[in-house]
Amino acid sequence: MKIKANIPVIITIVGPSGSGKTTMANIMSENGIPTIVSYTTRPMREEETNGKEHWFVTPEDKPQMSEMIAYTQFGEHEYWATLQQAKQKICTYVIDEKGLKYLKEKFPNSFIIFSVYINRSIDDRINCGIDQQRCERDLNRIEIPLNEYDYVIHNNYSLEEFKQKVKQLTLSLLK
Ligand SMILES: Nc1ncnc2c1ncn2[C@@H]1O[C@H](COP(=O)(O)OP(=O)(O)OP(=O)(O)O)[C@@H](O)[C@H]1O
Repeated sequence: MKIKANIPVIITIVGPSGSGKTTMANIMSENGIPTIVSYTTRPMREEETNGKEHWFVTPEDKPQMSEMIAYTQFGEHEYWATLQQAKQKICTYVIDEKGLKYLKEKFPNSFIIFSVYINRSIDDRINCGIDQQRCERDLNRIEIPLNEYDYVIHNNYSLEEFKQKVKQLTLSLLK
């Protein structure tokens, strides 16, 4: 599988809580595909770093809707990413199903969207410590049939194996 294009490619990473989305984005980033870091009005937590988990900003920093590729409200806080951030040659973006649908509908010609779904069993996810709040968030997700994704990656074995699979996918996308 090869991606050759003059228009920017966004690799969207979708999956339930604890499936390995952040892990996947980090491995791809280490191997040459940067990730879009979204903006949020949520206060930064002690263990977080500005620009790593999110860019922490104020509501006044919010751009016009037309400059955003994704926008969501979670609790009383807002999250978004901008068109400008997606204009790199190729990047990843961790997103939910609703965001993916929006992106595809709103920008059918501006980007090539390569959608990835991470499949990981609920038992494995619970064993890795996903909490109640993250499980409840999953109940609000809409489902997209697996055959509508460009690529489904299974994360049911060791972390090492998952990392290897992601690395291989990254290299094949960059070829
Ligand atoms: N195959 C695996 N074996 C063991 N641990 C794993 C495996 N895959 C991921 N993990 C671990 O599971 C945890 C959750 O992974 P990660 O944060 O990447 O999930 P996520 O999909 O981004 O979750 P969320 O949507 O809730 O932020 C992390 O601690 C990660 O190291």
